[in-house]
Amino acid sequence: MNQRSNSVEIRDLQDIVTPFGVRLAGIYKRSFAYVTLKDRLPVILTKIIDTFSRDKENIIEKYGENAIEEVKKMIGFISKLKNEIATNKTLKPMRLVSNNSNNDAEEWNKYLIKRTEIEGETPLWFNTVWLYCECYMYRILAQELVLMNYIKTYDPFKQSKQNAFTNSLTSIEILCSYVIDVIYSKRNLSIMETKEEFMKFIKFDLWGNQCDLSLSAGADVGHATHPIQILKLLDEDILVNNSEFIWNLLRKPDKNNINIIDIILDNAGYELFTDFCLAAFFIAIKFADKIRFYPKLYPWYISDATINDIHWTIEYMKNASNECLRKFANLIEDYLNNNIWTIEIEPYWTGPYDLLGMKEHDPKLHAKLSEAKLVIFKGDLNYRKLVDDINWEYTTTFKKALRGFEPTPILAIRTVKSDVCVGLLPGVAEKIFKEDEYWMWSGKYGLIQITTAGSCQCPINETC
Ligand SMILES: O=P(O)(O)OC[C@@]1(O)O[C@H](CO)[C@@H](O)[C@@H]1O
Ligand SMILES: [Mn+2]
Repeated sequence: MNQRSNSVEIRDLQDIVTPFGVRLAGIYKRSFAYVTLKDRLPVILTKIIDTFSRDKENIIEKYGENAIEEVKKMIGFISKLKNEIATNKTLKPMRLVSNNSNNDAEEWNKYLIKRTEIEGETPLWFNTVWLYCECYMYRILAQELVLMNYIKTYDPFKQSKQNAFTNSLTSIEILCSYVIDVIYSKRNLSIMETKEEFMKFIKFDLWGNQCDLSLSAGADVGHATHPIQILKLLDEDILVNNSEFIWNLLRKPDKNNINIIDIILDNAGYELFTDFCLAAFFIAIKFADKIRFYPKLYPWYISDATINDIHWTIEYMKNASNECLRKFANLIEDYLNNNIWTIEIEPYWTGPYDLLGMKEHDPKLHAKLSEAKLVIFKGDLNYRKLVDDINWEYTTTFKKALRGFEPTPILAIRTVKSDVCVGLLPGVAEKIFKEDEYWMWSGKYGLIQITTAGSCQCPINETC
């Protein structure tokens, strides 16, 4: 059944329906998927074109005169992509890298064929699964860049990510002096004081996720509030807080094995700084012997951290005027030099599959995550991949929504920025909808959700 509306031909496809529920897609015009495809992605693509145009001189300076032709090609490609999305055209296969490098474009093209079989026609931007096509947009952009000769390493989001850090400097300096004080605390913290700090560091990390350039559609972001004073005020916006379960899981380190915590990163900028704080705290209180950070392989969703963003952040801190930042940077470098912290490059996070597919499509990574005591997935996009972007009943347990993906206990630390949310007490979502129809798109509310909490659905403001 075809409905013509807003010049986008919407076809009702049944493949979006899964045995568990309906997956988010642009055909649902009241969904964030529709708003994103119709309004937000075109704005983001326009901003990328503007970046290339504005950055032309710097690009020529860095990559040479010949780079200008490639800038023009990229602008042409992005303009065409923008039009294809706006007019609901089919997704096009990616161009392949000539030497069979470990570039996963072929994997993406195979998946496009699989989706074509499932949907009975080549996927259309508004009709196919939102999770798939939104990731597709960032991946096909990265592929076009990778195929260039001169500007293949150019990151169109670099400046925005660096601004997201420098715009947050006041909050970062406040938080940094707090962290240094706790980590080098002259006071020997009692077990209860340590637990109290533990709960705080998890919350610092949660609210760091509100700083998100994709949500702002590329408009500059920064963390402007006092990170410590604001914490208590925000407690009522935490819809699930399983911190008690996380504390119980981590406070008994395994004496016979190395205690690893994996952090699947989200955004660079202020959020990455709060990840550093949480990770340093875990080491300081001996909840972990090793932290493995997983950045994205390509520039992703504007904000998402690449390895270059990690190195830039540490370098910035090392040269900062603020003594605490310098001290923290030295501690971080020490962790990295001694392999207490490692940076793990894994293509899976920018691949076509959701997390349930990992065991089949990347068994090595699945086995690697199984080594960890805990895997922390940061942010909304990772949450969507964990629950497969299915419009679950809000009271579905987190464990059930993972449908069997659990190489080890999984912790999601996420502010709610899309139409999927599980593990809530009955009535919570409905109550908030009455106050704010768009609460799921704002990033105002947060979840600290672990699979070891089983079916526990913690009331707001309390930890289970
Ligand atoms: O993963 P993050 O950075 O927390 O959020 C990513 C995001 O901003 O992009 C998508 C919409 O464009 C949504 O998943 C979410 O709103
Ligand atoms: Mn992100």
